[in-house]
Amino acid sequence: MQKKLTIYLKERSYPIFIGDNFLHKLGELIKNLIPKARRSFVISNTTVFPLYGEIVMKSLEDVDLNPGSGLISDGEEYKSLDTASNIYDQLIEHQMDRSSVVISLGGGVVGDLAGFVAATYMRGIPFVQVPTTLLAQVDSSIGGKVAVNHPAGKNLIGAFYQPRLVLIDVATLKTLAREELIAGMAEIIKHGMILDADYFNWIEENLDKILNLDPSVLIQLIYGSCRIKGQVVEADEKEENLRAILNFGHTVGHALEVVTHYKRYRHGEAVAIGMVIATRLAEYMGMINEDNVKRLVQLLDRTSLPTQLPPDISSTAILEAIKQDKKSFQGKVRMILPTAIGQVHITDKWCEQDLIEIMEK
Ligand SMILES: NC(=O)c1ccc[n+]([C@@H]2O[C@H](COP(=O)([O-])OP(=O)(O)OC[C@H]3O[C@@H](n4cnc5c(N)ncnc54)[C@H](O)[C@@H]3O)[C@@H](O)[C@H]2O)c1
Ligand SMILES: O=C(O)C(=O)C[C@@H](O)[C@H](O)[C@H](O)COP(=O)(O)O
Ligand SMILES: [Zn+2]
Repeated sequence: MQKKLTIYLKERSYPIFIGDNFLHKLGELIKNLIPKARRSFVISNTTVFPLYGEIVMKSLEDVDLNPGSGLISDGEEYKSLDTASNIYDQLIEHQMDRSSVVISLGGGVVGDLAGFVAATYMRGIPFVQVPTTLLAQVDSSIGGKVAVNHPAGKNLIGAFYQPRLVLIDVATLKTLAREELIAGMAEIIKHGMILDADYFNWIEENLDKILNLDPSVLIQLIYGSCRIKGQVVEADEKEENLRAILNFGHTVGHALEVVTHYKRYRHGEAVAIGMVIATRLAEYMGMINEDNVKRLVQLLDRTSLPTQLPPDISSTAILEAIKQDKKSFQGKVRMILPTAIGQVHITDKWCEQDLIEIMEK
């Protein structure tokens, strides 16, 4: 089974191909879409390239895309301006020009960084995403948010820059650590929570098959998430308003990543905790009923995702980090609070003391 989805953004529209075992088609798909491309450069990391680099490089060579490659070290701390600067040197060395293509092969860290490099090198050259973690396949490779981190906050330096093509091969998930697969589930559960109760039900019913990597269920799942995220991005590409709902769980989640220096929690794990805290805040404010809160916590529990802040994390440190958030405006931070499964409300009317109490419960 193979599925195709298009993200409609006028001249920035692009296809997403979702299938099983078709990485070797990458070169052909790029050549069809960008016929004038003559050179390419694969950005990957030291874990993913040894697994999938050969097949990707061969498929690019087969269509005369003259591929080069540059590997970054594995870890969120390498999503930085220093790493980007090192990759620019390699692009120049490989004589990449405006008709060349940058290809990201890896998880969200590689994708965000490679997208940032593609967006800024020569003021922007074509970019292709080949996401290899579940999180990247359902969320980070779609929608064009590209960025590097700054010591003061996550993704503080970045751009909106859409890929020209996304190739999602579920076979790559076979080599992914189980903890990483689980972390990806957090963004998927987020998609159900923010916009689609039927999708949330479907995840509840199919969780075992998903975690057992049933390929056709995975393709359905990834298609479902890409459709929800795509819908939001099509309506509000630059996050003027609606797109902020994709940040459900991220206000506390990003702050938690910052205060733990990106070392203790995977992004998805931090988002899982953030979703529970935002939902409990909504419950405290009388916006959502207890049954819905329980359903979210139960699904996260069944997925083995964390649902609580550990006691050694200072809630005031989290609050301080929240104030650095990009959603902060004139001292107020926008929160995404659920009102039911499949429905959220964007508001800056929430009380710091309530949040502190919920974090300390
Ligand atoms: N741009 C967006 O819209 C967006 C959305 C969500 C998350 N993000 C960002 O994405 C990042 C998190 O991404 P992630 O969860 O993919 O983490 P990651 O990129 O760090 O990948 C997780 C781990 O899996 C390894 N890996 C990747 N693919 C593999 C494979 N097929 N087999 C074996 N190992 C593999 C990686 O080397 C890494 O060790 C964060 O920086 C987050 O801020 C961005
Ligand atoms: O695509 C979006 O919009 C998102 O918010 C998706 C999030 O899952 C993702 O983590 C994103 O990078 C967060 O965006 P940021 O603008 O808060 O950095
Ligand atoms: Zn996220």
